[in-house]
Formats: sequence, C-alpha cells, structure tokens
Amino acid sequence: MGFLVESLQDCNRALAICRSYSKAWYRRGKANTSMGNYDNAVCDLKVSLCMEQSSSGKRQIEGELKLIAVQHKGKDFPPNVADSKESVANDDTVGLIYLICGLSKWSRRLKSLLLRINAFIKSSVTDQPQQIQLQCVSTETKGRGMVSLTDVPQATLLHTEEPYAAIVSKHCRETHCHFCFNELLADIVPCPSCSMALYCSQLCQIHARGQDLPYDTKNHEIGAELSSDLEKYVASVTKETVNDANIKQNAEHRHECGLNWPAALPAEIVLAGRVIVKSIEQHGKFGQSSTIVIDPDLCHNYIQLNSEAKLELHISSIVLLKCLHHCYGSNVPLNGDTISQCVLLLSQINVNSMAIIRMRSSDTFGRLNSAGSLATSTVEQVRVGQAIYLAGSMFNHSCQPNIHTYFLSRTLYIRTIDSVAARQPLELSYGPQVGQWSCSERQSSLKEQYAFVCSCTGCSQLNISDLVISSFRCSNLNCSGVVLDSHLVNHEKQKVNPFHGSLLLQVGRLELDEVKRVASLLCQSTGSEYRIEPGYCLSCGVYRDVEASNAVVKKAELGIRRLEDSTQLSTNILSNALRSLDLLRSALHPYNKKVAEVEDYMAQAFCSIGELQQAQNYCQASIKILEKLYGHDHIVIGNELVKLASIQLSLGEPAFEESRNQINLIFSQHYGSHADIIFPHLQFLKRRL
Ligand SMILES: C[S@@+](CC[C@H](N)C(=O)[O-])C[C@H]1O[C@@H](n2cnc3c(N)ncnc32)[C@H](O)[C@@H]1O
Repeated sequence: MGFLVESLQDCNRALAICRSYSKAWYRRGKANTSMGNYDNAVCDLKVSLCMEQSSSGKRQIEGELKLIAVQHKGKDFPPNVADSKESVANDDTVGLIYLICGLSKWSRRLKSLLLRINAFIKSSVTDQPQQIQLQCVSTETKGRGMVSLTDVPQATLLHTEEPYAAIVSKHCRETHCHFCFNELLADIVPCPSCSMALYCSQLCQIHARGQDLPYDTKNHEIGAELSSDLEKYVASVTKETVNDANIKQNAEHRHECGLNWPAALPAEIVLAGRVIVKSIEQHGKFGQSSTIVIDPDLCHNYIQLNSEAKLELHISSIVLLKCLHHCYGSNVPLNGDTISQCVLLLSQINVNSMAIIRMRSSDTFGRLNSAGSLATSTVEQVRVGQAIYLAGSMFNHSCQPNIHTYFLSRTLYIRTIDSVAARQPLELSYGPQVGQWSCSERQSSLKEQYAFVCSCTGCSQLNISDLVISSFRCSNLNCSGVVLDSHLVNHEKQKVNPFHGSLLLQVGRLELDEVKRVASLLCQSTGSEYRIEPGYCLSCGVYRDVEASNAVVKKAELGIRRLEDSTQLSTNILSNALRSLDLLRSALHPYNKKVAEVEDYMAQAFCSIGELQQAQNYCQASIKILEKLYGHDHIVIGNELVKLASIQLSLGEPAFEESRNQINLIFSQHYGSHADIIFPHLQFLKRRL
C-alpha cells in the first residue's frame, strides 16, 4: 500500500515488545529498502538472518540481501559511513570554493590552501558533541553568558540538551506528536486514558504519561550471536524502548491527563505547570521558601511589563495553581507566596523558553515544461513546541550570532557557525538577525518580546547590511553610494556615538575614519567630503529627495501587491509587476531588501508559468542581494539556493552542480549530517546529480 513510514513504525513497535523477532527485522529491512535506506536495510536483514531459525526463511533473507547488493552496488557491510561522507565533503567544498573565487584555473598555492580549508571543514563537521568545556560567565552588558574555555572551530557541535519541560504548540496539537514534536502520520497513538494527547508512537505516549512498559523486559534478550557492529545497530534501533528509568522520569502529561484545562490554557501557562510539577517531584511541596523552581536568578520580564500585562500574569497564575491544586492538594497551596512564585516563573518562561522549530519544505508547482516536472522548493519554519532548556537559556542573543540552534525530536543542538576564540561570547539569535531587518526593527522586536535593549555587535557597530537594507540609491547614476532617511540616519548615528540619542550602547566610540571606511566599502570612493545626513549620499554627497522616492516606492508596491494577490496570473499583472520592479530599482539602493523580495516574487511568478530561464535570473538576482545583507554562507542563502537549484535542475543547467555544492557546504556547517534528517529534500537534490 506504500505506507512505508507507518510500516517502519509498526516494525519498531514489534521490536519494542520483542527484539529477537526475526520477521519484524525482515519487514523493517524491506521497508528500508523501498525507502532507499540501503545501509539500514542491510543491517536489518543481517540481524533477521542471524535470528531466523528456518532454512527457507534464511534463503529468503539472503535473496533480499543479494538484491540490495545489485541495486546498491559497491556498498560495504558494515557500511562505511565515514568514507562516503568524506568524499562528498571533498568534492563539494572544493567545488564551492572554486565557485566563490570565480577562477577559471587555480594556482598551485591556492589549490593547496583550498584543500587545507576543505580538510579543516571535514574534520570539524561531526555530529558527536565535542569535548568542549563551556563556562557560564558574567558579562558587562548582558548579565550572564556562555563562553568556551578553548578555541572552537567552525561547525563544531558544542552542546546538546534535553528540555527541563516542553509543550506542543496550540496550533500543532492535531498535527504533531505531543512528546517528540515530530509530525503525526496515519497511525496516531492517542493517550489511552484521555485520548486528548496525541503521539506518533507508543514509545512517545509512554514517555509522556510514564506508565509501566506494556512489554516484558525479558524479551529484550536477543537470543542470537551477533557481530559487535550488528549488536550496536540493534541497540541503536531499540535503545530508547528499553530505557525504563528514562521513561519514568519525564511523564509530563500524567498530571494533565483527562483534564480540560491543559487544552484551554495558553501553552506557556501549561508549560509553567509542567515546570512546577517537575519541581514538586524533585523538591516536594511547591511554595516553600526552600523550594526552587528552576533557577531563581534566571532573567524575567516582569518589571518591564505594563500593569495590564502584570494583572494578566497574576490571573493566569491563580488559574494555574487552582488547576494544579486540584491534582496535588496541599502540595500546591494557593496563597500569596505561591502566586508570586508562579508569576515570577511565568515571566521567566517569557524570556527564557525556546521555540522548538521544525522545517517544512513545500513545493510550488508550475506548468510542466519539456524538462519534465518543475517545482521550486521553499523551506518554511514551523514552531511546533515551546521548551525550557536550563543550560540553553544561559546563551545570550546576538543579531550576528556565532552559534546556531536546531532540534531533533526534543533535543536541542548547538553548533558553531564561525570559529570562536576561547572566552569570546557564544551567542545565538533569539530571532532577529542582521540582514533580516534593519537595526531599529530588530531592537524593537527584541524589546517587545524579550524586554531588553540589544547590545550585540550588530546593533552597536556599523555594518554594511544595516546601512543598505532599507536605503535609497544615489541620484548620481554613476555612484553606488547609499542614501538614508532621517530615521535610519538617527539610528546609525547612535551606533557611532554612544552619547547621542536615548540608546545606551556599550561600545567604544568609533572614529569617523571607521565610518568612512564602512561607507567607502559600500561605494566607489569619489574623494568627495563624507557626510551622514538624511537624503545625502554617503559616498558622493549628492542630495536625493527621500520623500519623493518614498512615493515612488509606494506606487511600485501597489503593482507588486496585485501580483501577490492574484490567483490567476495574467500578462497584464506580470508586466505591471515588472514595471513596478523597475520603479523600485530606480529609487532604492541595489542592495535594499525590498528589491530582493520583489526579485524573489518575480522568480516565483515566472516559475508558476513555466518560464524557468526568467525564474532563474530573478532568483539569482535576489540571492545576490541577500548575500550582501547576510553574508555568503548564511543559512538563509542556503534556503534560497535550494530554490535556485530546483529551478536549475528542471532546466538541466550545469550550474546546478555549483549551487548544490554551496548548499551542501552551508547546510553541513549549520546542521552537520543532521541536515539530511531535517531537510529530506536535500537528499533528493543530491541523488539527482
Ligand atoms: C535567555 S536569558 C540569557 C541569560 C541571561 N543573560 C542571564 O543572565 O540569565 C536572556 C536575557 O539575557 C539578556 N540578554 C541576552 N542577550 C542580550 C543582548 N544581546 N543584549 C542585552 N541583553 C541581552 C537579556 O536580559 C535577556 O532578557
């Protein structure tokens, strides 16, 4: 019937009950074969072969193994994963560097340098957390923060952590497992008591409710002689299922089971309930002064809240405590003390909880062309859950982060995306990043959501991206300088002079030379006098009427909106949108984010009518701008390149290989080999070559 994932899950469930069930290993092998997971299929079938008693059964399994050997020739057993990964990285990285340098022939010195960089990247991209000693230190402007005691190379997996408490997002209650947050497939396992909580497997259901295992642990004996590789494999497939102690520890749904309030209250309040229950299990009664709910020094946003928001927190706390009291009686008393502890906890959750993100790739299908099917893949982030990670919440934010976080199941992974020197702050992005928004937009988003004024390098030092992201072009057509409006000028001046304006930026005063240096990086130097005033080009000083330019932009936006809103694309709408793009280009700086967005819309529009060559051009134009804003190896560029590569693939363009190499490098730097799990469509691009 083609339900391969479900078939795999059924096999896993059977093996959770009896690890020595040969037929389940055999079926697992068949499912993995059909899914193209040949390495796993070979292991499954080998295990099955060792356990199978009948000679006819053994012959059948051997037949399957031979078939795989033919279909997947040249594969060793046990599969040498390290070797295969290495060769991919080798070709990819060299190809990428070739692309970046844009050289037709490499000099010998350059080539050897590239190979050394390549070897370095290969050695550092691994999925095992490295033995890096992290330390929580006190910082001047951001409270506590995390550093490493040694230098850390780029792409190092620094830290992994299970949540202290986690909750599925409201909008994902019907679509994602309430324990591991993976997408629910056809065979959902509801909680046997309340059927309100939904799980992707019985194992997740057991984890969440903490009931005794429904199988006899005696059955975990394998009962056959296996090689050490196969034993490891069997353990890796079944390991979680036998870890009884681990299962009993979580049990975060137990106190909510059968009650209506967990579904009715906002997710962060239910999360606070889970934290309180965990704390009761660890320390006893809630509310005693000795009882500490998570870290009392953890930042919170209570002071910054307005009185209405404060009142709301108090009411939520009373409601939550009342619900918990119903379950835990005198262990959760309802008094002034417990209410204020709960209020504090809720405002700590506001600032410290992390959104658990899953990537969803969607395909925009267009008309088929002679090259076959055409689809542009786009990657969308879905916020599937919210969790408190105790060590994870010690990492501060930077709009130019040097570490990257992602999630597999509920586990938090943190990987460096730059080389980080010993004792240099390790900082992730809480959301806003340089290249995504202007500095003032980032600042107000962080202030509103996390109640702090960001003092990261991106917000306190001049950078090219912030200067160009919403700038106008110079009226002098020969000049590529930047023109800012008064809002941007004021904001950027605050970065240059910490005593100007209301922002207390904790950076040393930058010399005017420094500003000039940044400005001249943006523009061809004309030698004319530098000035940073609204409407004047930073490079040549020529004036532009910013108000008139804004009117042009508004008019252009109307034309683009018609394109966005249209369900049926007509020639009229498309040519109108193209004229609007020209208008935007005439008013805005070539690296303005708005231009990139519209180039991207045009790419999508041309894709949808099967004009792939045009789509490719617009997609490339958009990426060129985004590279200026984010840098070449940002994950956003990786995502955009996936779109470009899928167009190039449909066109049969040789340039596809270069895009694919760059994608591989960017994704492996951010996700290591986990990229293949998180972005299954990347496998598709790899296989298509
Ligand atoms: C998740 S906590 C990080 C750990 C925190 N510094 C502490 O001492 O517990 C988030 C809080 O750290 C501070 N913080 C994090 N990044 C910051 C930044 N870039 N600028 C200023 N404050 C920051 C803010 O007070 C924020 O509310």
